[in-house]
Amino acid sequence: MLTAASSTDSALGLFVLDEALLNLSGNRRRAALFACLHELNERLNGSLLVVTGDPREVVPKIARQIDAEQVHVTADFGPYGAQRDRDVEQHIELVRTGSPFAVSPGRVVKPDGSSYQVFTPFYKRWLDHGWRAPAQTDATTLTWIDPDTVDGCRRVAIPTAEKPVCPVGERAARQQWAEYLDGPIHEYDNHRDRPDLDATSRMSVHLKLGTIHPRTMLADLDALTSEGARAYRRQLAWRDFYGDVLARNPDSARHNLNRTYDGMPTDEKEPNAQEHFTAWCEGRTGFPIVDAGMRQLAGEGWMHNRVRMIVASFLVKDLHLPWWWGARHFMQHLVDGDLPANQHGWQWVAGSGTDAAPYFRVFNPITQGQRYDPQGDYVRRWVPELRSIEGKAVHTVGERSVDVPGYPAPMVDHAEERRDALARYDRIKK
Ligand SMILES: Cc1cc2nc3c(=O)[nH]c(=O)nc-3n(C[C@H](O)[C@H](O)[C@H](O)COP(=O)(O)OP(=O)(O)OC[C@H]3O[C@@H](n4cnc5c(N)ncnc54)[C@H](O)[C@@H]3O)c2cc1C
Repeated sequence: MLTAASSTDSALGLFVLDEALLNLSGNRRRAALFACLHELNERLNGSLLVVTGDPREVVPKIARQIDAEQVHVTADFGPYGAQRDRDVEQHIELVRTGSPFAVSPGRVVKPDGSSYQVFTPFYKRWLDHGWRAPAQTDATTLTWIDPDTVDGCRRVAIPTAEKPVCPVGERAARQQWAEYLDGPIHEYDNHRDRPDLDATSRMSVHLKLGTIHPRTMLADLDALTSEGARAYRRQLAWRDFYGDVLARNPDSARHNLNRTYDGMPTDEKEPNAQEHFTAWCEGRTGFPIVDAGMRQLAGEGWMHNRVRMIVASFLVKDLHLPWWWGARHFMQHLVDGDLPANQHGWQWVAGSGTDAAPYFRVFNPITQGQRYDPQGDYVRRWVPELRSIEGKAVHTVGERSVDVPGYPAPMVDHAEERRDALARYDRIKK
C-alpha cells in the first residue's frame, strides 16, 4: 500500500476468488479466508471489490477498465502464484512489494551467492541479514475507489461459509499474538513439544491468511530476551527457510527434493493401501498418539507440530505410503495449510527433503506419546474410547493387548514395519 501511495492517491482494492486455489483449500481454509475478506471489506467501508475468475484475465481487464497504470501485489514465491503473476505481467505493469516472509526467498545466501541447503547455517545467516521494520499502514493509506462505479467488473458478494473453526481476521490475530506475548511465549522453549499443554501460539493460521506479518511479530520479539522468545524466533526462521527452498525448487511441491527417493518402494499399489490410508485419515490406527493427532486435525483443522511429525512418520514409515498422500490430506484439512511448510514438513519426515533428517530416524509412536504426552491427557482429549484409562498407560493399550471396546488393535507391528522401512532405505542407498 505504501508503494502504491507513493505514486497515486486512489486505488481499487481487488480480490480475485480463483477456483484453482479455492478447490485445493478445503472447507476449513475457505471459510477462514471468506471471514477475513468480510473483515477487510468492513474496514474498507465496503470498498473491497471481490470477483471470481482467472486472475490472468480478470486483473488486466479490470485494470484497463479503471485506466490503472500499475497493479500492486505482495510477491508470491509459490509455483502457481509466481507463474500466475508472470502471466498477469504480460498485460499490465505489476509492482511486487514485500512478501509473506520476514526475509524474502533468495535473499539469505552464502557469501558466494549460492543458497543454503540445510537449516542451521541458513538460520545463522538469516539472523545476520535481519529484516525491515513492519510497514505502518491502515485503511486510510489510500483513497479507495468505490467498486460500484467500475463498469463491467461483475462484482460478487463475499461468500459466507460455515463459521471458521477458530477466530480469524486481523483483529483476532493481533489479540491472540498480544495474549501469547503476555506470558506463554516465555515457556515456549520448555513446552513447545507438549501437545497436552497446548503451549504453542497457533499463529500459523494468521500467518497463512496474511492477517499478521512475520515482521510485526519479529519486531515484538526484539523487545524480549527470554529463551522462549529466542526459540520462537527460530521457528519463524523455519517458515522462511521452507519458503526459500520451495522458491528455488518449485518441483519439490509435488516431487522428492532429493530425487534418489524416487526409487523408494512404497505400498501405494498394494490392495490394502486405500484401507490403510483411510484408517490413518480417520484416526483408527490403534496407535493412540497417531489417532489423537488425526482426530485433532479432523476436529480443529489444526494439529500440534510434534504430532504432525509423529503421524507423518507413521504414514510413511509404518504404512509405507507416499508422503504426498499425507501432504494432500493435510492441505485439505489444515486451516494453516501452507505449501512450503507443509510439503517440506512432510519431506523432512520422509527424509527426501533438505535437512539432515535421515530416513532411518523412524518415530516410535508409543515412546513419542509417552515422552511428549506424559500423562496421556492429549490422547484422552481426542480419543474418547480411551478416556477410562488413566495416566500414561493410555499409550500402551495396544502393546499390552488391553481390549478397549470400540478402539482398534494396532493395525501394524511397529518393530516389524521399522525393519521393513530400513530395508527399503538400504535398497535406494545402493
Ligand atoms: C508434516 C508437517 C506438516 C506441516 N504443515 C504445515 C502447514 O501446512 N502450515 C504451517 O504453517 N506449518 C506446517 N507445519 C509446521 C508446524 O507444524 C506448524 O507451523 C505449527 O504446528 C503451527 O502451530 P503454531 O502456530 O502453534 O506454531 P508455533 O510453535 O507457535 O510456531 C510459531 C510459528 O513458527 C512457524 N513454524 C513453527 N514450526 C515450523 C516448521 N517446522 N516449519 C515451518 N514453520 C514453522 C509457524 O509459522 C508457526 O506459526 C508442518 C509440519 C509438519 C511436520
